[in-house]
Amino acid sequence: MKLDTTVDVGGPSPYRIDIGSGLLGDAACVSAQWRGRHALIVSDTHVAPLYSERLQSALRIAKPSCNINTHVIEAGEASKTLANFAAVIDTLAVQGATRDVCVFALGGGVVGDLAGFVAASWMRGIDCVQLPTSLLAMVDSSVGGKTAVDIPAGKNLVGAFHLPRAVVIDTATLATLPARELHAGLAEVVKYGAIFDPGFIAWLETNADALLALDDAAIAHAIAASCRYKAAVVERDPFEKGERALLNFGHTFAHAIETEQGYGGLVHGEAVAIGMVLAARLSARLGLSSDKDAARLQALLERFGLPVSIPAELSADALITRMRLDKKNDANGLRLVLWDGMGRARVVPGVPEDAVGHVLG
Ligand SMILES: NC(=O)c1ccc[n+]([C@@H]2O[C@H](COP(=O)([O-])OP(=O)(O)OC[C@H]3O[C@@H](n4cnc5c(N)ncnc54)[C@H](O)[C@@H]3O)[C@@H](O)[C@H]2O)c1
Ligand SMILES: O=C(O)C(=O)C[C@@H](O)[C@H](O)[C@H](O)COP(=O)(O)O
Ligand SMILES: [Zn+2]
Repeated sequence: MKLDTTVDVGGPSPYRIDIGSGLLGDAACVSAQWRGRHALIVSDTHVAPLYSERLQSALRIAKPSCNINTHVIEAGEASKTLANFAAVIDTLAVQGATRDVCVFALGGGVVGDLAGFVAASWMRGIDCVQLPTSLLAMVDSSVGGKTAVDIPAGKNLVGAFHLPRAVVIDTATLATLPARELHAGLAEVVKYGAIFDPGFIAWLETNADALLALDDAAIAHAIAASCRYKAAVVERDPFEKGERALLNFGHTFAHAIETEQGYGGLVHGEAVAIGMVLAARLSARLGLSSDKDAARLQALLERFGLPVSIPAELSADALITRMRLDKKNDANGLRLVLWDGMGRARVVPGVPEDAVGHVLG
C-alpha cells in the first residue's frame, strides 16, 4: 500500500482525495470518515467479484463488530435508474441503517452517481465515501458531489448535489479495467486540458503512449492533475451557479447521444469525445476558435482510441430534440459550453439551433 498524493477539496464541506496503489486494502484509509457501525457497499457485477472482499476485510479490521451489507447492481449505464435507486434504498431499510451509516461506492461512475444519490436521500442525507475503480470515476465522477440517475427522457435528470466525505483512489484497480473504459476515462482527462490548460494538452500529446500502456508515473500524474483541475473549480462553484458549467464541455451533445441510444450504445467518455469535437467545430463555425485547434483536439482523442463522429443511425433532428432538455438551458434556448481554443471555454446562451444542426450534419 502506498499513498502517493492527496488533493484537498475546499468549499462548504471540505474533504480529501487520497491517491495511491493498494489503498482499498488499507483499513485506516478507507474507514477514516466512517462514523457509525453500519456500512453499505454499493458495487456492480464486474467490480464486486474483484474488489468487494478486499474492501470488506479492510472495513472489518477497522471495526470488528460492524454491520456491513453489499448491494450489487448489473454493470453498465442502463443500471443508473430510479428502480435501482429504490432497490438500494430498500437494502438500507432492511439493514436497519441508522443515520450514521456510511455508503461506500465501489466502482465506476455509474455506481458512484447512483450510490451518491442514495446517500443524498436516505434519511435526508448520510455519509458517502467514493472508491472509484474506473479511470473516468477517478478523474471526474468521484469528485464534486454531482449525484444522479438517468430517466428515458434524459441523462442525470433526477439527482442532487451531495458531497462525498472522502475519495479514495486505488490506482492498482486500473490493472483490470478493460481498454475501452481506459480510453473513455482519457476523454474526461483531455477535457481538463481543453478547457483549462494548453500545457496539459501538450503533456498528454507527449505522454499518450505511456498513458495507453498504463505507465504508473504517467497515470498517477494524469489522475492527480485532473483531480486538481476539478477540485479547484468545484470548490469555487460547488452548485454550478457559474464556472462549474465549463466541466460540461461536450456534454450537451454527449448526453443527447447516450439518451438517444437508450444508454446501451456508446459509453459516457466516448460520447464526450464526440461531443467535444462537435463543440469545437461549432465554436470554429461561430468564429470563437479555429479549425486548426479543433483538428488538434480531434487528433488527440483519436490517438486515445476514441470515436469522434456521430453514430450513423442517429439523426440530427433527434439529437437536437434531446439537447432541448439539457439542464443548462434557459428561456433563450440552448445554452452550450463553447470553446475559445486550447485551454479556454465559455458558456454561451441562445445558441442558434441551425448552427448546431450544421455540425450535426
Ligand atoms: N458525477 C459526476 O460528476 C460525473 C462525472 C463524469 C461522469 N459521470 C457519470 O459516470 C458514468 C460513467 O462512469 P464510468 O465510465 O466509470 O462507467 P461505469 O461505471 O459503467 O464503469 C465502466 C465499466 O468498467 C467496469 N469497471 C469499473 N472499474 C473496473 C475495474 N477496476 N476493473 C474491471 N472493470 C471495471 C464497470 O463494471 C463498467 O462495466 C456515467 O453515468 C456518467 O454520467 C458522473
Ligand atoms: O462535475 C461536473 O460538473 C461535470 O459536469 C462533470 C461531467 O463530466 C459529468 O459527466 C457530469 O455528470 C455531467 O453533469 P450534468 O449536470 O450535465 O448531468
Ligand atoms: Zn462527463
